[in-house]
Amino acid sequence: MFHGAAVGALGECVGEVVFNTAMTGYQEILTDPSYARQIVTLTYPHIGNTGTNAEDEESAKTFAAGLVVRDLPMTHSNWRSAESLDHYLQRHGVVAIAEIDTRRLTRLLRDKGALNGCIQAGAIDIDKALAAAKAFAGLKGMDLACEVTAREIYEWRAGSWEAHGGFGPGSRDQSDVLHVVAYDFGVKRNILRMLADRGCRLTVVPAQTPAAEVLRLEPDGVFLSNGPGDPEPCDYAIAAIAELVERGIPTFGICLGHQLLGLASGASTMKMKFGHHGANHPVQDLESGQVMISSQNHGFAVDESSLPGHLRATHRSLFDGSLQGIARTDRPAFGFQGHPEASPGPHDVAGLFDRFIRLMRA
Ligand SMILES: NC(=O)CC[C@H](N)C(=O)O
Repeated sequence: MFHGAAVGALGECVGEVVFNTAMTGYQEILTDPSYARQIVTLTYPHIGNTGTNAEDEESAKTFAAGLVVRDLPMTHSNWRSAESLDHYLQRHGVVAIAEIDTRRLTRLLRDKGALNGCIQAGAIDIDKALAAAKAFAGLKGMDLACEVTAREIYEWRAGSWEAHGGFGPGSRDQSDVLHVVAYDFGVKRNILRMLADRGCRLTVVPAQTPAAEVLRLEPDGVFLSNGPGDPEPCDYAIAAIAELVERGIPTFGICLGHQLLGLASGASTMKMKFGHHGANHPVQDLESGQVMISSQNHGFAVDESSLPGHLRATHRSLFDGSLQGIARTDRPAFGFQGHPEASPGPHDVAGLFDRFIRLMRA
């Protein structure tokens, strides 16, 4: 039991409690759909210093179930800031708590693994909070991609944000655009922006779109997005991906998309103890030996011992040796467990987007 100060909306939230070690990017974390049903505790002690703005959103709303921080500053300051973090949390209905010993909480999660939790703000009823936390079913077996996905197909053109000029126009050369159909399992906007920067015209489709419908859109490549929950119950996506990859369509998956590509290729996935959530994770490219610092956010992983002959391991985590990348040996398809689109960074792994472009051009 931890007691602190309510800083967000009043009420109650329940979910899997995870810790994230990133020093920046709290607004991107809150709006990352992959955090659905997760209460995020940030290990960096000062959260909220730079306020919030309308441009750093990774999706149309907040998805994290709750937020736990050590210290919310009394004042916020940044040339882009439009609103304080506590007002932002209140406006979005996110229950959040400050003045928590986040080091103690993080040690608990590291030793015991991700735990169910409940935050109450306002009316406190300890027995009710414990019962609510215990009643949470856990993420294993939970298909959340179909809950957070877009309901309708939409087009995406905008490129990355720059200090002078805001969001870029995406590809300038309209005669040479690549058409990417992006499966939205909970897609982060920066993925779409980084593909647009590289000359892609994107059609974003709902998670349950069958392969035949994607083929009718005549894509040069298919992108499989990040997303919340367990990949295993997403049988509709696994079937569609298996068919698209089989047909030889260049395919790139990030995080949940990487896990789904693994499942569609005959590998299996598993729940990790406390997963990886942060922006400082070293990952090694097994072919070149190069070590890159990456952003990570996952609680499930593709089991390396389950890889069939046509899947090869391409990247590994230098924190715990877990599998971080796969590629098909017989088809132009690959996946990465971390986040090459990381916003606000690091950008070491961004080259994977170029690899996808090269596969499509080839
Ligand atoms: N960021 C993601 O796509 C997360 C993937 C999956 N929900 C996991 O926890 O492993």
